[in-house]
Parts: sequence; C-alpha cells; structure tokens
Amino acid sequence: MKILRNAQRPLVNALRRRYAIFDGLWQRFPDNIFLIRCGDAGRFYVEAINPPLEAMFGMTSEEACGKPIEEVVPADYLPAVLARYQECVASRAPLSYEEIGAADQANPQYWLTIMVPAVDGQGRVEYILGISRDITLIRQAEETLRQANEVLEKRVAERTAALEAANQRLRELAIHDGLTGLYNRRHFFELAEHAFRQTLRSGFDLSVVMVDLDSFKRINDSLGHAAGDLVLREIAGVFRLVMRESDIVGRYGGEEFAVLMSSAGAQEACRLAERLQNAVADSRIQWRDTAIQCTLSAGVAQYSPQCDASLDALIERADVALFEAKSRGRNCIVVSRPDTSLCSSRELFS
Ligand SMILES: Nc1nc2c(ncn2[C@@H]2O[C@H](COP(=O)(O)OP(=O)(O)OP(=O)(O)O)[C@@H](O)[C@H]2O)c(=O)[nH]1
Repeated sequence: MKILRNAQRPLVNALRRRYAIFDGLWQRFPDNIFLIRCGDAGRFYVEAINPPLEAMFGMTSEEACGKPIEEVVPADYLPAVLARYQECVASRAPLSYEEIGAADQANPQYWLTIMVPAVDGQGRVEYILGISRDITLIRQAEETLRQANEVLEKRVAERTAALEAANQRLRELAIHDGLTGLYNRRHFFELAEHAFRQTLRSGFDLSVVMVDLDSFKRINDSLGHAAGDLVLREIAGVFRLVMRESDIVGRYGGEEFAVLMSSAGAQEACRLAERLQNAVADSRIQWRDTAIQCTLSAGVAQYSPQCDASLDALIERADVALFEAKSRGRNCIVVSRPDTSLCSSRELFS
C-alpha cells in the first residue's frame, strides 16, 4: 500500500502543479471566462466563472456553480445566450461571435465571445468553455472614426461641388465675352470650324453673317463709354431673341458680331440679317434721359466650294460684303455671291 502511494506521488505533484498554474491563470485572466456544463434535455449549468464575471453577476464562482444558466444570466440576454450554447453543442466546433449587451441603450457594450466545446469519447459535448472580451472601446473608437469620416466626406463633397461650380464659371468665362455674354471670338472660331468641317462632309449649306453697328463711336463720344457698353449689351440681347438655336453668334470685335448659320443658304442668312436689322432699329435703348437708336450693316456669304478653301476665306468674303455695306451708306445688307461679286440682299431675292 505504501509502495503504491509512493509511486503515485509524482503524478499527484504534477497534477497539483498543473492545477495551480491553471487556477492562477483563471484568477488573473482579465476577460470573462465561463465553463458551462451541458446537461440532459438541452439544459445548461454554470460550472465555474472567473473573478470579472463574479463581479458582473454579483456572485462567487462557488455560489454560481451548479446553477441552471437561467438563474445566472439576466433574462434579457438569456435567449441569445442559449441559442449560442445550442449552436456550439450542435456544431461541436469552436464558435466566435460578437454581441451587444448594455445596461441602457445609449451606452451599448460590445463583447467578442469565443466558445470551445469539450467533447467526450462518445462525441457528446460535455462542457463549453467561453471567453468574452469587452471590445466597447474599440467599437466606440470605430464609431468616432466613422463619424469623423462622414463629416470629412461631407466637407470634401461640399468643397468638390464649390470647385466644380468655380470650374464651370471659369469655363463660362473662358468661352464668353464678358460684356455681352455672347461667345468670344476664340470660341466662336472653335465652334465655327467644327460646323465648317461638318459642312464639308455633309454637303449641306452654310452661311456667315458679319454684323457691325453703325457709327457706334458717336454713341461713345456723345454719351460716354458706359452708354456704349449698355448699347452693346442690349444689342446682344436682341441677337439672342432673333437667332435660331442652331446659329452660332459671337462678338467678333468691338461693335462687330459674327453669326454662323448651319444648313442655311444666302437667302435665309439675308432674312436673318433683315430680322436683326429691324429688331435693332425698333429697339430704343434708354440711357439716362436719352433714348438711343441704332442701325446696323451686315455682310452675308454662303459657303462656296469654289471660293472658300477655309472658314477664314468664307468669313473674309462676308467681311468684304460688310465693308461694302458700310460704303453704300450703312444700315444695309450686302451679299457676296459665289463668284465673289457683291449685290444687295434685295437684288438676291429679285
Ligand atoms: N463702349 C464701348 N465701346 C467700344 C467697345 N469696343 C470698341 N468700342 C468702340 O467702338 C468704336 C468703333 O468705332 P469705329 O470703328 O470708328 O466704328 P463706328 O463708329 O461704328 O463706325 P462705322 O463702323 O464705320 O459705322 C470705337 O470708339 C471703340 O472705342 C466696348 O467694349 N465698349
């Protein structure tokens, strides 16, 4: 008998050492640890809880030991806890999940739980060992970061929109004449070049009307530059009213305007020039106590493959016709025929 006790001593000592190690770890482990015994009929009983859980449940591990889980876990969380135990028993595999538990909803507590089933020789889950870590601070930091990101994204979106609006304004400024709002000379040429190339491909008509206000200098000289500016703005408004949507109109120079009409021959271009002439003549522009009346001269040219190797050539012909209109006493429309001879618009229709 004594021999047998002596033989067992190293084993007992080894078991004591191991127990002391595990018990020390159990007592000092900072996260919640619980050991659950799986009873018959799907019942679960507390086997042991470590100090953090003792503090949370308000009972010692000895007091909790053997109690059905329903008597230890608060009723609010019980269904979710039982469901996890059942899942672990059914799968017989480790399980990891996140859960929210809180005394009040405004301050939720987040837990990351890992469960490991202890399976006996018959494949039955006898115990479940669980470790729960409080990850509330991590989730709160993530939420703070998410909110900060949201604010940042909103700010970036606002700045992007403001920048986009500023870019749009810049694009507008880059293509429009600041005084009249019509296309500036450079953009007029860009659009006109495009239309000209299309005409070369399609063979459709294309005409140019060059318009110049008559004796505009007199307005400046008699009423001042601001009055002249007002006249230019008002005349631009008249242009907008009279033009077709497809017409391209630009401020070509000081008081000179260019109109490019796609799919329009010389007669249609002359009719447009006449409508402009009449609309301008009818408009009374009020500058202080003076009603300013203007007239205009226009030169018209229809694209002709024989004369117009380029857009510049076509505009040059319309410009020559405009010069002729000025020479003929102003307030009239002159057309450059395909053979470059000049005639009045009335002659064109007769
Ligand atoms: N107020 C104002 N005047 C301008 C502007 N651009 C050019 N002008 C003036 O337009 C006038 C053009 O004068 P001219 O070239 O002699 O032409 P005009 O007086 O219209 O005479 P005709 O074209 O021969 O009928 C000049 O006095 C320029 O200073 C502008 O943006 N604003």
